[in-house]
Amino acid sequence: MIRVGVNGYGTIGKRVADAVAAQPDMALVGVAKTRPNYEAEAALRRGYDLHAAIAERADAFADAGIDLAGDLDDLIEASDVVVDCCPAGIGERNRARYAAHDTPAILQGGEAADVADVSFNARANYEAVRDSDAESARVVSCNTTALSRVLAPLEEEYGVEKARVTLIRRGGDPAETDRGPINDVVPDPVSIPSHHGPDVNTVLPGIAVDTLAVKAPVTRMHTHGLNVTLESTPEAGAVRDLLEAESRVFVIPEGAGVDGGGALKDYAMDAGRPRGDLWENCVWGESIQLQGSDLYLFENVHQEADVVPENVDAIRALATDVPAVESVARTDESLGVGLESLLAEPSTGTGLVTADD
Ligand SMILES: NC(=O)C1=CN([C@@H]2O[C@H](COP(=O)(O)OP(=O)(O)OC[C@H]3O[C@@H](n4cnc5c(N)ncnc54)[C@H](O)[C@@H]3O)[C@@H](O)[C@H]2O)C=CC1
Ligand SMILES: O=C(OP(=O)(O)O)[C@H](O)COP(=O)(O)O
Repeated sequence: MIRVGVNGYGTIGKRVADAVAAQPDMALVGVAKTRPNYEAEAALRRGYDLHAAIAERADAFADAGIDLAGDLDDLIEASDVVVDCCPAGIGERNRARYAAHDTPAILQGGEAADVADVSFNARANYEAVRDSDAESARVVSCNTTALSRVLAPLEEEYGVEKARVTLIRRGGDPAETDRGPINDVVPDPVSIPSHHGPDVNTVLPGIAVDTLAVKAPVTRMHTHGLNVTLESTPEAGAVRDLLEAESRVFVIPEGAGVDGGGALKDYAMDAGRPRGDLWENCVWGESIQLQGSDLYLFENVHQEADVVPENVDAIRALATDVPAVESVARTDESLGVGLESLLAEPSTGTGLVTADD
């Protein structure tokens, strides 16, 4: 059993904790939180041990009637791997603390690439990370994760001459009431490239990719428009088959009547997904088109969820000799990632309703 601690229990941390707890070869030691809010209560209801992320604030938990299992150092010491899910920038500050305990650490994509020994995406470089001496790994950001999942198979199958991607980024997560924009679409950053292209190259070094990004007043999902010049000229159907064979890419069926992120999230909830999470890239099937060797497609990315299976695989890559294919299959099966669960008859409700119904 790999003993795993999670430091930072927000959007990503709570999902990573649940995913770790679902693995047959992992045990969740506990989670570290800064304050005793509703998320702390939810962690306790799930049976997770709580640790004070900031020792001086331990009294606040006692005042709220919450028993702590220890502080952050206790959590790090008891863990074989710590997953840092703190806000961007805090992971960098925590790095020395994990090293002081000799505990390998996973950090998140809000950190700069040099925060960790290596960057990680299961589809792009699992085995390179596993076979390295890395003591820390950064799971690349949600948008970068999604791009890597599509570009890696395209590169392997056809060769990528050049990818050009426009990212329409969600303004904030649904619970982030202080984020925006509220009534605009804002280049973010206004200069090119956005961090995503260079970040793809931290896990797929050979790929030529330019990215530009805007922020939009939505909270549910990001949207990508991809234009990839391939080194050969496949049929659109072959590209679709290639993407459908990827367990972490969901090609949305034409008949589903899914026209955007709102419907996609509704779809996920109808499918019985926890928190309505979509761990997969969601590619519109009819958007996959070829003009000569230029491939076009639209996809949506659930920013709260797509990095979660990647964090689980990153733990195995740092702590075990398990091959990539086995880790990904184990993660996917334990979480229910993939088409089977998205098209399954849900335990309640009437199943997939097509546009023709
Ligand atoms: N939310 C998203 O869409 C995605 C976020 N990421 C990255 O994941 C990381 C975490 O992001 P989120 O989960 O969205 O942030 P979040 O703000 O939802 O959660 C962070 C949690 O850490 C807690 N925290 C703050 N300071 C702390 C400290 N010193 N020690 C322990 N906990 C502390 C916060 O109270 C909060 O509960 C960031 O690097 C972010 O860029 C990556 C992919 C997607
Ligand atoms: O990893 C993410 O986005 P990114 O891939 O655009 O950096 C998450 O959506 C966090 O983005 P944020 O920095 O806008 O909170």
